[in-house]
Amino acid sequence: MTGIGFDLLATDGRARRGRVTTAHGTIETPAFMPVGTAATVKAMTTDAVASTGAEILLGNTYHLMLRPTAERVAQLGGLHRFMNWDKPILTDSGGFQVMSLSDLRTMSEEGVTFKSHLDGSRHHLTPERSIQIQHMLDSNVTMCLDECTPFPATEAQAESSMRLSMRWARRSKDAFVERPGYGLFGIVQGGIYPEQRAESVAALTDIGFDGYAIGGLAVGEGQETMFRVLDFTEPLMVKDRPRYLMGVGRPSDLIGAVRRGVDMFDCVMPTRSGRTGQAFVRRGTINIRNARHAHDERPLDADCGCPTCRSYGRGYLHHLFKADEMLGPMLLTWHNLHYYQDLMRTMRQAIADGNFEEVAGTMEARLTEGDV
Ligand SMILES: CC1(C)O[C@H]2[C@@H](O1)[C@@]1(COC(C)(C)O1)O[C@@H]2CNc1nc2cc3nc(N)[nH]c(=O)c3cc2[nH]1
Repeated sequence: MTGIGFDLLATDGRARRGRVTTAHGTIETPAFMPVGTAATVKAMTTDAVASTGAEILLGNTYHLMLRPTAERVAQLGGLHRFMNWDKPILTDSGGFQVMSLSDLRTMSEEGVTFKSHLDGSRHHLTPERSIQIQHMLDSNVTMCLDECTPFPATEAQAESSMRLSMRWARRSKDAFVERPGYGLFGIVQGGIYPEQRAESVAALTDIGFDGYAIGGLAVGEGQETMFRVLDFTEPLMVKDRPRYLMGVGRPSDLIGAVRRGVDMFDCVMPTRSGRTGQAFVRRGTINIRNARHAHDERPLDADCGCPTCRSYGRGYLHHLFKADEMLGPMLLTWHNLHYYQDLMRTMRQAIADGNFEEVAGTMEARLTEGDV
């Protein structure tokens, strides 16, 4: 097997059930990737993450190149050994994080120069350097260095930004070291413009990648616009390679994007909002800090089999957050990640059974019921 393997196992409408094969194991798709930005899924051990059913994690070039540096991670055995995760890892290439986290950055044809948000030190990231860093991290899925086109952007701005990303995609591919079980994904850009998105898909397909991400979304455009961009972009993408929608999303985003042919997702929502006391449940969301939960002995979600819901009531979780106890964020993160994996498991099964629309429609309706 050269690169990353992908088998399309079933389809139901545009929804796809597949399997990605890497040197560190397989990933059942549609799949959700917990975000492990600085070599940790915050508040979770890797055993706990694995217990939720997650089969692949996301790491970030930007954060790890700043601290502890890619050289240090490589010296300590690579990211799998370093963080004690022996399943697949996908790493983002750094461009998006530079634009969203660092200041004093300058873009050029060569790459991006920026100051670290940690200590103000200056750094330079090129397609070649980003690919090299991801290789040093021993990432199974490397992402091309791209520019995530800001939202909103005019069509001319989106075209210019996309074409820079396509030139960087070529340079990323030229710098990538092919290894069995390791792959490189291209990232489609083009803003909200059909012609720009089509040109980007064609350019990346012509270069040839192990998988294709859809970038430039989940940047504040809203769900309706995101789905519209998927509706005219996804049909242009090859069917025999994974599609990865970056930075998405809430449960309703995931259901709508699986319906539109997306295979892989990552998002900070279940972990980040878990730490602030927001739980995702089948009927919507719960803010556990709300006083109405103080005396409630019910679990977060009666239909959830996670360790949190099996053993703890809302009143206790409410107490933990009011007391600022670290167990609070740990238990809500664990629940949220378990719930997200349950959602993906349910969708995988529905596609295989050929009743995706019925199952998805029921889940979407329940999400709007609101918690009682
Ligand atoms: C900055 C931070 C932590 O990343 C999250 C989250 O905040 C936040 C901020 O507001 C919401 C929308 C709720 O999500 O946006 C991020 C999730 N959206 C997203 N992640 C992406 C990553 C990407 N990586 C690359 N290489 N290229 C892309 O085009 C790209 C697009 C992306 N869109």
